[in-house]
Amino acid sequence: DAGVEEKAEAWLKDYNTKLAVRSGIACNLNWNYETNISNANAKKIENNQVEQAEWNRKKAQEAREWLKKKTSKFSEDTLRQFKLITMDASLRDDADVRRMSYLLSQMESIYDKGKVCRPHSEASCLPLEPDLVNLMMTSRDYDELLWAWKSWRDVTGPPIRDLYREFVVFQNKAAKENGFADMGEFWRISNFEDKNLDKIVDGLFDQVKPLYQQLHAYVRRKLINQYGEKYVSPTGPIPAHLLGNMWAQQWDLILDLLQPYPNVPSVDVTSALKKQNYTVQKMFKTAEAFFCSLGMDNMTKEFWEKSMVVKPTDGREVQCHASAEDFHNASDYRIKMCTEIDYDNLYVIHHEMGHVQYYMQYSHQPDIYRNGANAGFHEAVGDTIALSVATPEHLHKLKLLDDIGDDKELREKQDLNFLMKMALQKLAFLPFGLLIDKWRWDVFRGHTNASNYNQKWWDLRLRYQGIAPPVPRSELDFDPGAKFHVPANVPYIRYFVSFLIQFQFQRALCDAAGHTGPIHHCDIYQSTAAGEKLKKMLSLGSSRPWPDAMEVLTGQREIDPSAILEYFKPLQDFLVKENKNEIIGWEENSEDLMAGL
Ligand SMILES: O=C(CCC(O)(O)[C@H](Cc1ccccc1)NC(=O)c1ccccc1)N[C@@H](Cc1c[nH]c2ccccc12)C(=O)O
Ligand SMILES: [Zn+2]
Repeated sequence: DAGVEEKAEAWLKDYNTKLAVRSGIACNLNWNYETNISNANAKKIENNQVEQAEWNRKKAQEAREWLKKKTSKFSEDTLRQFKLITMDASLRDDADVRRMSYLLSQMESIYDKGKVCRPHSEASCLPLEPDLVNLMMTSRDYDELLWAWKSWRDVTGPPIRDLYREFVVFQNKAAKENGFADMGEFWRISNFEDKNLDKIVDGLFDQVKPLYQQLHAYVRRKLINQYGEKYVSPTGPIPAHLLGNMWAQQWDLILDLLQPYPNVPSVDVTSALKKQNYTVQKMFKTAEAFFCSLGMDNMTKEFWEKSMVVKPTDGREVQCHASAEDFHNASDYRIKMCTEIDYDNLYVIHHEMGHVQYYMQYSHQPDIYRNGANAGFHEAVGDTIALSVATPEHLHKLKLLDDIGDDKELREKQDLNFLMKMALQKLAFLPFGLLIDKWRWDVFRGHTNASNYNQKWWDLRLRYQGIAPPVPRSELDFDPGAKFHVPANVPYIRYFVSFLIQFQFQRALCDAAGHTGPIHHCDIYQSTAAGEKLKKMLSLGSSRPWPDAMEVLTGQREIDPSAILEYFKPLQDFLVKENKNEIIGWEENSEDLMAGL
């Protein structure tokens, strides 16, 4: 009948207006909980979720009815909006909504409040941030590292384990009530519009695995030099607690043990930040200045007024794990993080501000489209900019690194030290970024269950990362619970995708900026041409399938690991030479990997 398209468009206009208001309400309630963890604030979220679930289900049903009409009359855009609205996995029964909400807030609260007390002195109980993070980064004492590693898992694992088991039941019930096979399938469809993402990521990892194994062999040798073969086997996996990070997800924080040329002056940025009396505010302003140099937006007045950028000292319990929030009103954007003055935090600030830049670029879109082209895109924005910031050239511009001089041999050595640092953050992360959701997808499928949560976790940690627990583990432990994204129920494959596509993005932006030469030396600072290209892609939000957005920025339509491999090519040659007498890889069949090393 005449006007069906107009009626559909009117329905969508009303839907998006209401969705923006509702998203803002939910974001405010989440913000209040994350910045003041209490049962009362959790209850407010729970009550809102009951009402929101009913509205989501009603709207998804109406969208399905619109799609049943003569869809030939509808524009591509109208069809896409209806399709996205039907991608909902809300629980039907209020009691289920309440129980699942309660389980999630309990798990988050255990993690966010987690503290580790030194034996016999309850006075000195250490939270994860900043205390345990700093200990894992700075201690070179095998047993002290082991104490922190095991204690954090004791504090978070067993208490979260049974909550998580029940939580998964509700997650799958929500997915199945809405026609999805399980929650893992729903995650792959809603975050990437591709339920076969699991096969795609396996193929991508296979392309970077040889380079990862070279890095692993090199690092293992360096750790043998530091701790001895008594603790680190030259043919086996690396003990999980020696890599400078609580989850061994990034290894750049022990660069001093690992860099190829330790005697070459490569001033460490953290001490430069401290020597120059950088404040948290100045770190944020430095990041903002980079985005503005590309022609991107300043942070808003409300951003500076309402963000939480330092851990409160008034006794409030907060979620320190960094996040960036969009209040869906085109002016209120906030970052929440417990900032410390060091290089890794400067990097995280760029990561979080990248989220805010995306929020601002797509704020004109209808609310249903205010998301990343896929979830990996959202994680890649800030990291891509940080690839320029991290270059010695840019750090020198910021006066955080001394001039790198003209001595050709010296430059070559400093270049390898720089590439090693980047590899220890980016390459080391890839298997970790892959395995968390491989574990969770199997949990949602029922292939992994409460009887083997930890066994399957350490199988994956051994198989993909070549990491093993330093002490025996059992099914009374729940080591996945020690990583924020599991108790917080935040999908993780987005970071694996991000760590590949950010190099694709950087290659395209460097080309737009007219950079010639190796892309690991590219700094797009002040290139408005690069900025224009990036903004053009970001402003799409999720209004187009992600291959279209990828094409707008890079000219390609798929995830292409050749960019990261090209970036690290000089290091790969170095590693192959360095490793000529090493066993590449690690024993897969260590009799019982749960037995610890
Ligand atoms: O978790 C984060 C950063 C936090 C976040 O910005 O990704 C945050 C996570 C979060 C999601 C939901 C609720 C609370 C926190 N995500 C966002 O703020 C966000 C913003 C817009 C859209 C989607 C998510 N990074 C990951 C992976 C990672 C990124 N860069 C790294 C560098 C080195 C090592 C790890 C990482 C990690 O720490 O394991
Ligand atoms: Zn992020």
